[in-house]
Amino acid sequence: MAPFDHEAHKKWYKYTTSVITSLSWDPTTETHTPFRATTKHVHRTWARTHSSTPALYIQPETTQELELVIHLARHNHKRITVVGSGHSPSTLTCQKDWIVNLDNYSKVLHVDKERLQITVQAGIRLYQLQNELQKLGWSMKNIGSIMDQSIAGAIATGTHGSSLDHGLLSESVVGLAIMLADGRVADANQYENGDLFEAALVSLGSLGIVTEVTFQAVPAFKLAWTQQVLLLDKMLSNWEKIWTTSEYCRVWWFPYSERTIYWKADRSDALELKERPKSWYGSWFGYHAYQIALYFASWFPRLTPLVERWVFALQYGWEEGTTGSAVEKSHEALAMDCLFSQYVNEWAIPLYKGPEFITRFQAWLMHDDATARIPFPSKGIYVHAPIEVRVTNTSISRTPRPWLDPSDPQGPSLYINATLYRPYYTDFPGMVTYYKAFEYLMKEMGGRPHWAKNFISVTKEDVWGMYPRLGDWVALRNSVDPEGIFVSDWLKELILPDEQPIDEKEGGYGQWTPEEGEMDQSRLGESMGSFEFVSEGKVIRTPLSGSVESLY
Ligand SMILES: Cc1cc2nc3c(=O)[nH]c(=O)nc-3n(C[C@H](O)[C@H](O)[C@H](O)COP(=O)(O)OP(=O)(O)OC[C@H]3O[C@@H](n4cnc5c(N)ncnc54)[C@H](O)[C@@H]3O)c2cc1C
Ligand SMILES: O=C1O[C@H](CO)C(O)=C1O
Repeated sequence: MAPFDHEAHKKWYKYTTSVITSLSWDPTTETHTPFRATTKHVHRTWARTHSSTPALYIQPETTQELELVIHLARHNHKRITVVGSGHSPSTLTCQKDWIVNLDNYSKVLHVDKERLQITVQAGIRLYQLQNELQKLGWSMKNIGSIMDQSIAGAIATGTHGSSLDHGLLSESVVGLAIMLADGRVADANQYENGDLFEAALVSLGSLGIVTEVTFQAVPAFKLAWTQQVLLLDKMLSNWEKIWTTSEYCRVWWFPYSERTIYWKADRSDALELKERPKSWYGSWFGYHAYQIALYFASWFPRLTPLVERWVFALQYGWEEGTTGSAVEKSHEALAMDCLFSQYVNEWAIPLYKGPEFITRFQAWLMHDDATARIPFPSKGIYVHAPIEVRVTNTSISRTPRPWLDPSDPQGPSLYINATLYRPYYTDFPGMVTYYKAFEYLMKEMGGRPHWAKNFISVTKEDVWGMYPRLGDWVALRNSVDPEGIFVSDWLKELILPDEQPIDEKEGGYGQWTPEEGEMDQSRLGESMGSFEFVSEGKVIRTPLSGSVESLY
């Protein structure tokens, strides 16, 4: 084996990360495969709702590097969680072993101009993907509220937008490449490894590392949108019309103002672009004024309805009618300002159940427990922020349906998202009761929670009752990852059967004793007891199990 050349390796380091020494030697190319890891990373969700300090944070840049990560994890008994942009506000991406991030694995690999399809490395963020599509005169047909997510992360949790003409974002995914726990890359699409494809469309990060995504684009289009102040009662009495008038539509429900904002958009390529009106809380002053007001309200919750009505009037005006319009490129029109750190608890129910849900939950928020019929007293509970009301329709999907798709397979779905801001990262009082009441009613209506979000009273038993194909999904997951490399605590707590034999051992997921011939010596080198890598000028030794130690 060639001696380790520190100087040469330093050249590989980006973000002062590192390269593994002996285990990375690749005799076919006679080079070391870089292992870009650091021991100092603190992983935080975008909203700073959860954090974890992984033993290693790894940012591979090539497929070989990814393969090395998986081999090393397997031989070191480490679990892997891949994180995209960390926009899931739950503990879904938290991991004490190894966190892998694909921000530097985000290239465009192939463009099929005839089919309008693009194949990209899976770490690409949606805004980067959109930039690439724009160069080709293409676009994504649907997005959610933001474009910061990685494509793989958005797919993995069932991210959706708001349109009855479209399903989840993953509806546009034509094919995936997934690196499985043995380092093998499997192609999965409608025709090849179909089961893996349907399972991986909502993978929750636990089937393997999605490395490539082939995405169906559409020709770029403009959207003309309007938004109007609509009384809550009127919104409910026009329920069907609200969701069927325009291709894209969404409602923000402001309980204390007893008003909603009804936003709708249609394609309008013939129109000139027209800028959106200024938003009050989009200004520096409005942003901070709202946040400070919410901060005070977190100390004196009774002030919340007042704050909410004040902000509503400044942001939208109080009178019914149109309060803004614009003509924008599709992705600019659909994206919105999500303001502050927040908890979000979002569920899907059949669309026709929406009016009953909204009527009863509005009553609960107004402290009318008799109408609400929710067994959690609402006394003293004041919440804020819009409750987002959106739609999707996966029942007419032209592409395979993800096995863990939370929306209704029988007809159109309504997504209701109870957002609770955290002014200056402070938790708002009453959240637990608010969310318990919300989830009680959601369960009564046959709802299923959005996988990425902050649901709090859902048990494993509930989840198994919600998904008829969960057994198939778990069986497939276990068959492609029998050692549980991609099993996170989140998955164990919420999904995996208690009796599943995942060996818990300090410092590793199982006790491993190398057997004769088990290790590929030519690939993994001679260092069986530990491996070393350089980080920020220090040589670090990571034992096969146990914590990372600094040598010098
Ligand atoms: C401000 C804001 C707005 C949002 N708006 C919407 C919205 O409009 N609609 C909606 O439905 N949701 C919305 N979300 C939720 C968001 O779309 C999801 O949480 C999404 O999963 C985040 O993508 P990410 O890249 O940050 O993934 P992460 O949160 O980092 O990860 C999510 C999951 O993907 C897995 N994963 C990531 N990359 C890979 C990979 N390469 N291979 C395998 N698994 C992988 C992770 O392990 C994890 O299980 C919003 C969230 C925020 C904070
Ligand atoms: O999770 C989400 O956050 C925003 C609301 O602020 C949104 O639309 C989600 O979905």
